[in-house]
Amino acid sequence: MKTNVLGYPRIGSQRELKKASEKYWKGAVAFDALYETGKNIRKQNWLLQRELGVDLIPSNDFSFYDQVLDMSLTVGCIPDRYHALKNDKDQIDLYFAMARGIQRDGYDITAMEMTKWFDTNYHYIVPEFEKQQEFVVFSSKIIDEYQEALALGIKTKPVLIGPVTYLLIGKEKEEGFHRIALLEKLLPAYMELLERLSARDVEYIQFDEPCLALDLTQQEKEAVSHCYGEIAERFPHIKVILTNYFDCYGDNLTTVLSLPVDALHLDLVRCPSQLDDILNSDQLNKNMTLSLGVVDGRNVWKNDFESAVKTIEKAVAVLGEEKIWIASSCSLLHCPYDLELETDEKSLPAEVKQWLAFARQKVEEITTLKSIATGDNSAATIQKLEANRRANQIRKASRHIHNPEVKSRISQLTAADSKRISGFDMRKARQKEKLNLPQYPTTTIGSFPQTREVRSWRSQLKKNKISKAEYDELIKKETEETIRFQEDIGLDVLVHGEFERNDMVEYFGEKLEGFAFTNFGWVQSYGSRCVKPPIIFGDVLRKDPMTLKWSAYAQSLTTKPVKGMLTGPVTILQWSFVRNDQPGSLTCKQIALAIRDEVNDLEKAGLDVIQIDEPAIREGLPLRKEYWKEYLEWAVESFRISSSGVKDTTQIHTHMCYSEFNDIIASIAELDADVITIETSRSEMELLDAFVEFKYPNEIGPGVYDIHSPRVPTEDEMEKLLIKASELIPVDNLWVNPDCGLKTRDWPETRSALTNLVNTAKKMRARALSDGRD
Ligand SMILES: Nc1nc2c(c(=O)[nH]1)N[C@@H](CNc1ccc(C(=O)N[C@@H](CCC(=O)N[C@@H](CCC(=O)N[C@@H](CCC(=O)O)C(=O)O)C(=O)O)C(=O)O)cc1)CN2
Ligand code: MET
Ligand SMILES: [Zn+2]
Repeated sequence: MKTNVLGYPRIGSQRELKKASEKYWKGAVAFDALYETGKNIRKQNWLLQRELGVDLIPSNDFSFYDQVLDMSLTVGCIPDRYHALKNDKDQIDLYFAMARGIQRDGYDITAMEMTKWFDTNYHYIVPEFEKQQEFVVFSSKIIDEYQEALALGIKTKPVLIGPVTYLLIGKEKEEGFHRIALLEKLLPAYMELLERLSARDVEYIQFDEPCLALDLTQQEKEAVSHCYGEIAERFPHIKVILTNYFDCYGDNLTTVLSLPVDALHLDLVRCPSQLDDILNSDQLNKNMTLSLGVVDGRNVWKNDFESAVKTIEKAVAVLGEEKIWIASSCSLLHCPYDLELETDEKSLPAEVKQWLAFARQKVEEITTLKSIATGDNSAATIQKLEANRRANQIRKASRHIHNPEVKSRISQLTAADSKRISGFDMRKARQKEKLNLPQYPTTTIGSFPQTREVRSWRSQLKKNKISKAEYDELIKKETEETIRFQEDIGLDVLVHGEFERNDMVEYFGEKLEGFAFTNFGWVQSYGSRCVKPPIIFGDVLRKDPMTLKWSAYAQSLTTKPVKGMLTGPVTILQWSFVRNDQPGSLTCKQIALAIRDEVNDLEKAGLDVIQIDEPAIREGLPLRKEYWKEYLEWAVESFRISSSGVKDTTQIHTHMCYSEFNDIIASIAELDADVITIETSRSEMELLDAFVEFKYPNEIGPGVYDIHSPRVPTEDEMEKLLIKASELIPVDNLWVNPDCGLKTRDWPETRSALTNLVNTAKKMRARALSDGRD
């Protein structure tokens, strides 16, 4: 029996990689310094896993930005616009130009697109394919890192994204072909890599094919069979581990069970039922090893040893100990580093802490499970089993998890609670009268620059270097300046700027009962950007208003409407670590009630416009279609519970970004928000198509400026986008706004970009007048 880790976090336990990367991008340090930081993180990760007793330790799970981008460099899939950078000696400026765009040394090249990795809050860089795409081994990262570990005396298991998943998660950049047709050209590059690894005596290679958690076409299934058939034939000595995670193999099971691979990995957290299906299948090849992903890589709860051991024993009974591995359900990338760093009782009470396991603890769980399952009767192992049983029992019986007040409110919910008083047409008329906005009204999505300064105030407050009163004064001043700035440039609906928030989800978690947080529980979201997802351990209750003070303050400064700013229930759920002892749908409704109370309080305080952000609604969509309907029903209902307690005259906005809307447009319409703002500029309004086709009835603000780039968009660029939008959407329904919040931007570019944005709206108004189509 072996222990198997699919991947380890790589940002560094103190976010060393984030800090080093950002210094390198600013030009403050040379690549050597960044390189050393990366090398140290790899070394620490490998040594730790060896020390804890992991048999299959991953390599190439490290990345300076993103593992999908690494794969693009590995197989030389580099869009033409970056070719001038190909001679760069470390390939690092090329790499970061693809990830982030480049605007210096005479270059002005946009970044590649970024999107969500399956149903996670991790974003990857989308591979771009041309019809005549060629692939050659361009980066030797996989080999280098394998060698680097060997030098430390560790023979690792290199991890690669499998060829079929790599193609399927990319995008065709021209018409007239399907990317899966590129497999024949891609395979030789993989073969070349395997050749080089085989020359270095590699024993195991892990191919990640999470596309196997999706509904695949016959052609795609055949591609999988073909690919692993070829690999087995060319490299009979290499032991191939095929991994899938985040859901069942489902009807791809017949395909994978007939593959000539050595080991098959199962995510038994997301899909426990597949083990029986496999063990009972006539197709099961008894030479195939099963890697049982019983330790949850997507959540922070302690494993339940008793139940995991039962699962393991069942598999051992069929295949024997030799053919069973104990594993994490997926890469531990989605978990924080180390629970032992958390020593602050106020954030994470000891009672809750004893229920948790982060990446390091999960690795210990994997090795302990092996000890238990292989009959180790040592005192240490028995004690670990006992401690685990006790912690889980205490959790089940804890009084802090259940709140009768919350449960009773949930039970009293009726259909009327998720319905606005009047239909959209009536509301629109009343809101028009009340708000009196011009055509092409302008607004922003909420946050303004979270500068180093603003963040340092929060950090000083935490360290008691400034008082709460001093902190509040500083935030007040920043808010006031931001209101004045918005007035000066002539925006129509203002925002308070979100300066008081560390993060749009963590902030709400800190204010709600039933949540705990961490101080070092960082998880990578994209590139150097990280989040600290809060932990929902019990029934959710809003004791006091959460945002009222800052919104009301901002509104008191101006006669223009200020938009109250809240994160929606689905997004709070999706971007937190959620309890696993009740369905997500129920937790979501509890959060919805808390947000509803906040919405109602904002209305009472005189805010006529309130935004409830739901950027994660699309990300939460189950990977398999059969579960979509159920999810969409409770997600829509939760949003509506939070938004329906207000008068007709109160305008409810929502916002979504990084989302494809085609599959869920009907549900988006059912949210019945008066206004939705979406990210559309990078795809040049392509995302609007779903709304146009559906004849989306309510108001809509398609983003006209890409906030993920420091580039300032010109008025001409934005005007072109708006003209396009005005040809697709009734002009009376159109808003003008950026793609998303401005928190990652700096002030100088924000000022110029928003000034250009307002000027563009003015031009559009003038144009409408002169066209006479008011
Ligand atoms: N949860 C979540 N998911 C999301 C988004 C989002 O906003 N939130 N946006 C989309 C894109 N993802 C993003 C994720 C993170 C960030 C981001 O900016 N993260 C910040 C951290 C935000 C934060 O928690 N800030 C804290 C802690 C800041 C910090 O680093 N403090 C320093 C000290 C600072 C100083 O003294 O100068 C430290 O702890 O070392 C605060 O402001 O209080 C970062 O990585 O830099 C942006 C986008 C999708 N998913
Ligand atoms: N109101 C939030 C902001 O402006 C919405 C962000 S969506 C990721 O930052
Ligand atoms: Zn957004």
